[in-house]
Amino acid sequence: MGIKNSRDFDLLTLGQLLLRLSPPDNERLSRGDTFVKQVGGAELNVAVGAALLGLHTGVISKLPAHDIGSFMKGKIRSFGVSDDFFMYDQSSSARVGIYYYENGAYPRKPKVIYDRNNSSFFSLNIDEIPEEVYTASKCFHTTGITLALNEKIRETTIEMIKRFKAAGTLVSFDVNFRGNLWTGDEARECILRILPYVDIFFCSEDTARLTFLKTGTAKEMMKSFSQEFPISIVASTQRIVHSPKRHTFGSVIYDAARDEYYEEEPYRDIEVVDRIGSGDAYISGALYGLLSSGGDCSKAIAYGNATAAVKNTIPGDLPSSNLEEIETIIKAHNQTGPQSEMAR
Ligand SMILES: Nc1ncnc2c1ncn2[C@@H]1O[C@H](COP(=O)(O)OP(=O)(O)O)[C@@H](O)[C@H]1O
Ligand SMILES: O=C(O)C(=O)C[C@H](O)[C@H](O)COP(=O)(O)O
Repeated sequence: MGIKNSRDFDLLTLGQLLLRLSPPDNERLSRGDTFVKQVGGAELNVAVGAALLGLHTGVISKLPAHDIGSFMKGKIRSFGVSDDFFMYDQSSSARVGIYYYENGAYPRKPKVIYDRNNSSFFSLNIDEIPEEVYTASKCFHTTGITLALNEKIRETTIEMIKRFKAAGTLVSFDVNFRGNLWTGDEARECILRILPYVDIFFCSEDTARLTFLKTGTAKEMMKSFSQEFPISIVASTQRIVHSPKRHTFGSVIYDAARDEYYEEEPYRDIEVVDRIGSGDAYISGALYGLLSSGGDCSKAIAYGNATAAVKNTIPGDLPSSNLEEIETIIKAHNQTGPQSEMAR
């Protein structure tokens, strides 16, 4: 498969692909006999969402060369995401990362069990990544999940971020804090090392306080990141959980060059079917908005909020909305004033 020309990609993401195994029909992990097999992983979710909206995207990852790797590769290709930068683990012990997911139903909480350690992605080596990757895309995106996996992947990821930045690629980063992968102190120490290279930074209000020990209002905290580091755009999602199946979702984006905040009416009363991956869907929409408009944050907020809101209504990690669906939803959202929407 030929590697594409310089900057042929709009977006390349780096991360571990996960096989998601969930019992059907609200069955329990501890009881059911069958699993539904799906594909997920934060950085894949972003690449899929952006591809569905029309960007040319790919994932940099490492998979086993066996049939389960082929299943995942096939799924990814079916969404139009490129596997040009997949590495393959030929060893007889090659494994995919797995997560088991039990859907909750109030008052039973959803459950996640990870089985991802020592899978093929953990053997990813910087020397096996082709040099062309660093000039292949307009934008590179990864998350704190990748940095948290282990020391070796952390150093590989940091080196890759530096190489992308040095090659003139826009660097996008989502903290995506996971308490089962690392502590807040470890996360802060590591992420502060990469923020000098980050252009677009996704960090929730809670994470700004808990991990970065920021104080002040949400907007003050967002702005402070771009005062300390040369970050151009800081985006923060906001979710209100009214009940397990009814959420409100919105976001704020800070544009450092203009010293301006962008906001819109949040999506209220979302009928939540599966919230996993909605943060990633937000990023796919926000990056689509930015990359398709030359950096217009009002587009980022409109596409980000709409893509995330819809993802909440769909089972599985991956977004499934094309541009037409998202633009129809944005139009309807803009026509529905805050009063009438709240009164629904
Ligand atoms: N240092 C920390 N210690 C404990 N919990 C944290 C810390 N930082 C963030 N969190 C929590 O972790 C969860 C995930 O964080 P976040 O970075 O917003 O990822 P996501 O985009 O998946 O919501 C949030 O509930 C947040 O409040
Ligand atoms: O934890 C991981 O390693 C994963 O990749 C699992 C999930 O796919 C994403 O974390 C979803 O993240 P949200 O979009 O914030 O819901």
